[in-house]
Amino acid sequence: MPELTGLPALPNHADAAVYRILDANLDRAREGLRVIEEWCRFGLNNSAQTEQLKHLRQTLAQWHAPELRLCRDTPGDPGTALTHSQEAERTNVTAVLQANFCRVQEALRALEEYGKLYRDDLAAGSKAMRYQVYALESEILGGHRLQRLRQGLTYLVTSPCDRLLPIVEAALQGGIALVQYRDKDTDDYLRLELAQKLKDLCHRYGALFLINDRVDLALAVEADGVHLGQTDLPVFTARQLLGNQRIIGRSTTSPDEMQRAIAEGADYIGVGPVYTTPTKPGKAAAGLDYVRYAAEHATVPWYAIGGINTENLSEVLQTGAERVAVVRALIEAENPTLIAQYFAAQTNHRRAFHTVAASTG
Ligand SMILES: Cc1ncc(COP(=O)(O)OP(=O)(O)O)c(N)n1
Ligand SMILES: Cc1nc(C(=O)O)sc1CCOP(=O)(O)O
Ligand SMILES: [Mg+2]
Repeated sequence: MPELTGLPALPNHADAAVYRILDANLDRAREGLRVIEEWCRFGLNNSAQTEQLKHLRQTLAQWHAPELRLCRDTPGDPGTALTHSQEAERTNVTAVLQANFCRVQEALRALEEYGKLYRDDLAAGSKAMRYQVYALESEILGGHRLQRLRQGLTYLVTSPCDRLLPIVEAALQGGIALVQYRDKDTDDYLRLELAQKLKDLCHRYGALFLINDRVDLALAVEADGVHLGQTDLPVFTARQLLGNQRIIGRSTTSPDEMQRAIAEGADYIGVGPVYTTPTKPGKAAAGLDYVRYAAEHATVPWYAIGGINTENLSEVLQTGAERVAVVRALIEAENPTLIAQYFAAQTNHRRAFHTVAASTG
């Protein structure tokens, strides 16, 4: 590589390729940062994050030396014609943010590796910046996760079936806000593969993705959180492993369990079984009385679960539930999109009713 003092001599072919890589990735990283910055500024009104992102962009601009721009050959770059089908599929802010964090991190990694052939400070700086971007990602999307949990009213818990991915996608198209991957019997390598696919699918639709029982699997696929029952890991242990940015849900069947789960720091609770259900054989129903208790006492988001379907939904909502979780009602539905739309419409309607009731005292 030429000495970078004053105007450089024209680089040879290999060096020119490295310059082009650096030029393209400096642009890519800055563009991605700008997209995220706009959300911090106008969406979150967060001046500290906005400033931090602006500073990162300005640092990248300082590294973007004229000799790198001089090597640019946009018409001769075969990459400019390629677009990924998922680029056209962003359906909400979370998907936009996720895609742009990913883009910035990839660009910084390329700058770090190819920067070693150019300037040590660019390589080391890109590495340090990548870690800052990871931290920002979990701050912004982590906070965002809890916000989305508060907004989410409908929850699909999966059970093993042949067409799981298309069924989940159909439910997501109908507006399901959270999906939990629950499979007690499959081998771990298959679980891992399916969990990864389900996570990608959920994130394409802006839905939260959680894993039943397994903190290790949740970490492995970078799920949004985990759901733990009374005999699974304690919330405290899961929190140590998952940190504050991921969601931890806890099943509860009685007021005592509810109060303990809240005290332990669960982000949401399952309230059930409302009705006996073949999905959880042998577990006695906690009934509508417990739903009523939750409506009066729960201080975290809570999902009524167990035997809920389109026929008894209104009874559950009238008893005070705003959020519901179901397995069979969606997994076994002839048309999961229609059923999901029905659940979404009814729960939204109920929330609007509660909001008006609260504001009029
Ligand atoms: C939303 C939600 N609520 C309750 C449960 C049940 O969890 P658990 O008691 O651990 O039983 P299993 O699902 O592990 O059989 C849940 N999964 N999701
Ligand atoms: C997984 C699960 N947990 C429950 C609890 O009350 O803790 S009830 C349940 C199964 C819910 O399935 P379906 O919607 O098919 O009745
Ligand atoms: Mg469990």
